[in-house]
Amino acid sequence: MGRAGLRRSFRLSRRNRREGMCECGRSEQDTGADGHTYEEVAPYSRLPATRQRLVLLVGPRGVGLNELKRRLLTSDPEHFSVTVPYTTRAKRSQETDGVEYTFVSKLQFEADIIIDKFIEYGQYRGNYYGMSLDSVRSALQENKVCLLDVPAHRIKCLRTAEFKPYVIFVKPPPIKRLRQSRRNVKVICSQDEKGSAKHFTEEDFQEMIDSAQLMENRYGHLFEKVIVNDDLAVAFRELNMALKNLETETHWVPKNWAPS
Ligand SMILES: Nc1ncnc2c1ncn2[C@@H]1O[C@H](COP(=O)(O)OP(=O)(O)OP(=O)(O)O)[C@@H](O)[C@H]1O
Repeated sequence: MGRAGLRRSFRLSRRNRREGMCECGRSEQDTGADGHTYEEVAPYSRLPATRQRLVLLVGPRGVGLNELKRRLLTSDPEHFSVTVPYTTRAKRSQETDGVEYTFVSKLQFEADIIIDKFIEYGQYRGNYYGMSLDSVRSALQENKVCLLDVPAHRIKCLRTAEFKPYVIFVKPPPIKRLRQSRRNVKVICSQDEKGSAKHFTEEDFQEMIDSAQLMENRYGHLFEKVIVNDDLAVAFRELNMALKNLETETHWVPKNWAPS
């Protein structure tokens, strides 16, 4: 890899613009004669003294993002880190402020929403939960590899020279394999007030597959690695390998991310 190049990007750029989906950041692309949009790229190898790239994990609900993140953290807690989310729910006695969550008041959280502090936020059982850009910065300052799962539409907000995100899409296998691999799995039912566990249903599997397809159609041009989470051990090995390569090999990144 020795020269700058153009990577085809924004396959759906015209549609994206029509739908007003490019919410943040400066557009770095040029439209080519074929109507596709191209992005100028350059080779990038991280120097030992510089920060790790942010690792974004993207995928449909229930595909296994948290499970893979948890396995990475357990396998090497000195090397990987996760961001600390904010919440307005009351702190439990065994929790420490700034460790599991940063606890803030509802008033503070709502003020922070107004100043656009959160990459994403939502409400659950009357409490707010959200992830801030500052939490990502703090995690990266530890000089660990920060693992963050975000909704696909938020990738663009984080595609900056500061974070240099490496985007991994975790995809479900075909439905036949989902039925087999998840047959003994129970998940917490978010609609259930008691938070009871239930098995995946056929609808859950279909929704996972449809949602993955939509994500690929819309944001596939931003994914640098796709991992099919069929056999968990295999998916984990593949993820680990991709992250090792990320640190040792040269990768193409948007030209303005690479030092000239
Ligand atoms: N390849 C796999 N084989 C079997 N079970 C799996 C596999 N991947 C994940 N699981 C299990 O599926 C369940 C859902 O996984 P997980 O909670 O990681 O999903 P998620 O993508 O983080 O979705 P959500 O945000 O809804 O929690 C967990 O019980 C997890 O252990």
